[in-house]
Amino acid sequence: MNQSFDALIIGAGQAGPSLAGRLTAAGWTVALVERKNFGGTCVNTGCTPTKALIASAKAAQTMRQAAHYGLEPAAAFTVDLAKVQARKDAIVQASRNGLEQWLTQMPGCTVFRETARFLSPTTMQVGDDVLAAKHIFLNVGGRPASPPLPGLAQVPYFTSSTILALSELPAHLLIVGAGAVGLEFAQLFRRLGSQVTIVERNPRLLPHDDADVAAAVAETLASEGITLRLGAECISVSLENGQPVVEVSCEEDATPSRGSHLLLAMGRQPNTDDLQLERAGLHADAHGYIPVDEELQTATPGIWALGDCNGRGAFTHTSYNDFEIVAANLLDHGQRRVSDRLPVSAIYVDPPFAKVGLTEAEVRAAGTPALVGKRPMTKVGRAVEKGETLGFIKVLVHAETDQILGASIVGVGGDEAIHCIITAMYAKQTAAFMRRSVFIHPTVSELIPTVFGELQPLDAESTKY
Ligand SMILES: Cc1cc2nc3c(=O)[nH]c(=O)nc-3n(C[C@H](O)[C@H](O)[C@H](O)COP(=O)(O)OP(=O)(O)OC[C@H]3O[C@@H](n4cnc5c(N)ncnc54)[C@H](O)[C@@H]3O)c2cc1C
Ligand SMILES: NC(=O)c1ccc[n+]([C@@H]2O[C@H](COP(=O)([O-])OP(=O)(O)OC[C@H]3O[C@@H](n4cnc5c(N)ncnc54)[C@H](O)[C@@H]3O)[C@@H](O)[C@H]2O)c1
Repeated sequence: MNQSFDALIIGAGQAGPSLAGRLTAAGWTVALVERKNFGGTCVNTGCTPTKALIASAKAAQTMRQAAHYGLEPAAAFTVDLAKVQARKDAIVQASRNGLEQWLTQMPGCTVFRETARFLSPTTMQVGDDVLAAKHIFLNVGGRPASPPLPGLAQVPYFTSSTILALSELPAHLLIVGAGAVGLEFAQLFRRLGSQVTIVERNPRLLPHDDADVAAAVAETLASEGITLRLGAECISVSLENGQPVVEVSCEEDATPSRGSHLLLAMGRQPNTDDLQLERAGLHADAHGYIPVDEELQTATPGIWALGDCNGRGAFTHTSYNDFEIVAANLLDHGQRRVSDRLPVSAIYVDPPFAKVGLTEAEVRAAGTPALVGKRPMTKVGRAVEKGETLGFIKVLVHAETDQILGASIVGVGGDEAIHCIITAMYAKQTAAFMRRSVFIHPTVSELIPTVFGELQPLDAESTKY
């Protein structure tokens, strides 16, 4: 059947549903097309399930550390992965169902549970229907990349999506890739009781972040018994007695890593390959991303790309912000742009690593005259009281303007505490402003004004402690 709408939204990830809400509230007719699960990656196979599992893993770790807090454990505990997964599934399902209910009952919104493909710049094939609209919004997200690792065709492996259905704990989980996915799954499975080995081709963790951050994260993982094999060259996989083996070097004598299960965590690829983009006059870049301008419009007028598929962000908050930009510019006469947003992110290892703005390495490389303040978590009262003193707070400030350039927090509560610095940076505030702020005692955040009061010139030695 041929049907016309004011707008087609493809994908119910982190931008599409909210955009449907805004457009329909403004009186537009909207067709929202989702082929899989409402909520996309974040709700179903990304943020929500992993953070639910990480919470179980944290509870296991706390039980393990009972004696450290003066508690005598009543008995040895066991981990029932099926129950851990069931808890996670219930959280995911509640979120997905809530979203589905909202969308299917949204006045002015017609939901199609199909795959959409372009027929022309203004029409798409959606199942048996042809849908037409002057405005098309692509929010198609991505999926785990399947890189051409030698031997992979012969070896069963998990991705960040399929491992979420595992009901028995791996005896020894081998993980290839030490990005956010690899690190978060490594620690959570270790804490649930698996042996874990991470194989990564980079010579150190988190190559886009500062060396002190990478060292702190590596120290945490190593202290929990996770084996890190960094700088692995010529990674290949094979099966030995039905069990996966990861070879880490072209050299014959390099010891391979043997395990019981294999998780590939080597990045994601955008879901743009089956959209028939060329029929809409569009071409993905070499990585599969749809190029967009600062307002997220593609090269074809009337077509926008939001979220992970445009390559301008790789997070839920960037996808949601894409929705805000498009909605503001279309409906509120706004002039919002992608470059208005600050780079912010967190990796949910425990303690977490959160950051905003520039890293120390980026500030150094730019030659910006800068000051740095750094305080180890051993000097943060709340961290000491909690018995979680790994990591540090680090802030960077322009030496001449006093503007805040960036911050990294590795440490307990860092994923929350960073937000006072994020807000100050959006308000274009200074280190002096931060120093005059009075925060609540006892918190991790309360030390942030102190760190802004301990600034030193950024020289070769200044961030050592
Ligand atoms: C394990 C893991 C953990 C993560 N943790 C975090 C985190 O803690 N914090 C964070 O900010 N980010 C996290 N992320 C990243 C985050 O999940 C993504 O950045 C975010 O979900 C991207 O949202 P999106 O709206 O761009 O697309 P998606 O959420 O991927 O949604 C796209 C939707 O489009 C649908 N679709 C695709 N093609 C078509 C088509 N042709 N027709 C119809 N429907 C289609 C898909 O089925 C999907 O539902 C994590 C990712 C992973 C994998
Ligand atoms: N907390 C969060 O916000 C969070 C959590 C999980 C995932 N994510 C997002 O999901 C996306 C995917 O995460 P990811 O960790 O899979 O990807 P990633 O790109 O962050 O990391 C992939 C890792 O695999 C390694 N790698 C890639 N190809 C390789 C090869 N051929 N041989 C050896 N090593 C190789 C890379 O060096 C890199 O360290 C990212 O955009 C990430 O931001 C975010």
